[in-house]
Amino acid sequence: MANKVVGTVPSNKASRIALLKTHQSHVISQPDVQTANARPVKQPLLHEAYAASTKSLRDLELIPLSELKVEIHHRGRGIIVRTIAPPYRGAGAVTVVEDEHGNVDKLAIYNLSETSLLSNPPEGCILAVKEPYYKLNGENDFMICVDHPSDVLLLRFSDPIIPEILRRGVEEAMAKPPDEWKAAGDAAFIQRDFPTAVYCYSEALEGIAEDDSDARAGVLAKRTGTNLMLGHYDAAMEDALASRTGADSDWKSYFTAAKAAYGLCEYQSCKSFLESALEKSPKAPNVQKEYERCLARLREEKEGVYGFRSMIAGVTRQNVHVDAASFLRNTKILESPLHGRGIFAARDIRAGELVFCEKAALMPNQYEPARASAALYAMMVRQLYDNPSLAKTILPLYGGDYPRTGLEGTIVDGVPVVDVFLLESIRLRNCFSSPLSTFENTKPGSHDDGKMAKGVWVHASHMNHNCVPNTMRSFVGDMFISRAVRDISAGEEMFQQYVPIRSDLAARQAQFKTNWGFECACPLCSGEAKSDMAKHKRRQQILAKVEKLGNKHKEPAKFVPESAIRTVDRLARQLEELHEEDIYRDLPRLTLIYPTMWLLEAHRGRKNHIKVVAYAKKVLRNFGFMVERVDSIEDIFHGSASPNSLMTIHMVSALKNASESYRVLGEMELADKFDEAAKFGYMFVTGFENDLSAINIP
Ligand SMILES: C[S@@+](CC[C@H](N)C(=O)[O-])C[C@H]1O[C@@H](n2cnc3c(N)ncnc32)[C@H](O)[C@@H]1O
Repeated sequence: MANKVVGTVPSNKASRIALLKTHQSHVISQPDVQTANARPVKQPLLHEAYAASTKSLRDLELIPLSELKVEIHHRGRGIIVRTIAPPYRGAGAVTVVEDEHGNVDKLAIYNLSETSLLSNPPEGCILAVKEPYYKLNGENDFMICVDHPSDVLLLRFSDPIIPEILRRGVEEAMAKPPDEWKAAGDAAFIQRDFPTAVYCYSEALEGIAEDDSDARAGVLAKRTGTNLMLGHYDAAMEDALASRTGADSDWKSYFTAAKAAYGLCEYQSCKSFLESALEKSPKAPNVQKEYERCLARLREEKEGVYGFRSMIAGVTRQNVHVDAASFLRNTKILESPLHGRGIFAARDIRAGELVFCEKAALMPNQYEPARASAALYAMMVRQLYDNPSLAKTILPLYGGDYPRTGLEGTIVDGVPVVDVFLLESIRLRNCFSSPLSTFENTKPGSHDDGKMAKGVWVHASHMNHNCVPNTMRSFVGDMFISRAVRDISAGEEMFQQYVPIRSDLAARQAQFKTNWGFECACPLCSGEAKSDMAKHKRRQQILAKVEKLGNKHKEPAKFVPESAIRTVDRLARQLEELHEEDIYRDLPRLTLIYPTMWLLEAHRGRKNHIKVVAYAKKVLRNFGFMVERVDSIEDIFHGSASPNSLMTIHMVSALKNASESYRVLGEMELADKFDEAAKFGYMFVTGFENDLSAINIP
């Protein structure tokens, strides 16, 4: 059945009465209150991708609903319809529409921002759908499906493109004088229906003469304030500046423009707006305070000095957003020999130094694993629709091979072209998962539930992957902290690990290929590629044996039979022999990390401190830190002692174990050195200096 109707005009569409009846039953049964956070999101499936319309409605051929063909994207065509029912809302807003010929159909609008009237289109409004997609929804069930928010337009009733017959009846009702529209806007504002308030103020402005600047300024001031509430910062800034009259009262316009600039993280503009506000009214309430707040952001941008500890105290899963600016000056984005663009050091950076610290461009407060991706996608779509200026930051991000028209983000028919499939492609390749605080997350026992949110950090997204990277990331709320784990010279490309790497080379490469479409040729991957295939296989088999035993004795520091220790020790030695010296001399030996960590713990449980030190050094070596080759322990982080090392919390723990055992053995100097190295490493992991009490070893 389904295939038969594809490409045809269906002959068995539901009648107007049947369509309205079914629709009404959905309207009645929908839950009363739906918050933006709880609403389901229709996340796009990339294999169903189609491009957003980039044409103006005026350039499309208008067709009646009766010409819509099933599963066809009607390129070059458009429809103009009136909603004849209130919507019901799930992942989108579904309504019933009629055209000028009396044809009726179901219309589903997805991905519209909650702050737009179109996310909840009232009965009686007139909409245009550009290049509509007519979807087969089930047997004899069809609907016009709008995935790209810019494909649907809310038309002003006075728009001459609207067919006379659709306008009839509503036009008179809408023909209100500006004062009435303004009053209607105020009423909607009081009811916190901000999208309707903006609509009403816009209608009022349409009716006020261009030269009546005072009246215009009054309505613009109201609309700018409302747009600010909605997070429509671009529109708020434009209105605020347009509402200036030259009088001292302009301080308010400048103040609003400054708040909008702050919302967009444009702190230089914010500063100059606040200075203009202060010039007009030096004692204006709150302006000085905001000015100081803005100066603090500019200092962060310049100096990169942050109070990470107080940031942690201020973030919660309900509000991850830190009031801080990004520090990016140590880095440059340049062409990378590996792929596209990469991040390069703008100056010499010592191990441990802040490479950059970036505030998320987009990050919802959503730590539920099942919802985190969808929430980020929805936020990307909403923000790009609400604040078109974001397009210049987000859209240049790498989006894989998703075909672009080049017109995404441009303004057509008054709204930015938002292609949801492109945004999903960008999200997939650029988003990071982040705990609320990496520091809190490294504390044993406080791994809470390990839930991660997802966000987009534009600068960080330019960094390419390396399995043995020279930087490490950590998070506090929506702040991304990148630290150098080795000394980096000016001009050097910087890398991060996209995901914690797998010990199995083939599985690791498959993951990069599937998720990011590249083959990793880092020193570890290209080195390991030279190792015998049979040895790779054998190493994985032995590791599996150790893991099986380890699973039986999950806490080796507690009692473990001597026989288990002997078995793991024997298997670890076999593993060592399976690493070719010429290949692995300067490389981590990933399959040996778990066995040596397990043995370290087992000997710690037995208070065998000599063995603890020996295994701690083996753990370090297996992470790629060649401690035996350096005079001082700090040297493992500086110079070129360990160019292919991996820093992790387990490394920190091994260093700390070594320190404590050296102390028991009376080797105080070594104990202090290892302790210092552990603290230093802990800073890379958590993002800022912390004492080691948080990872206290019992
Ligand atoms: C988040 S982007 C990184 C920045 C990207 N190079 C750009 O031009 O925007 C991720 C993409 O970069 C590429 N990439 C990252 N690391 C790479 C590597 N080590 N080798 C080759 N390509 C890499 C992959 O195509 C991946 O999907």
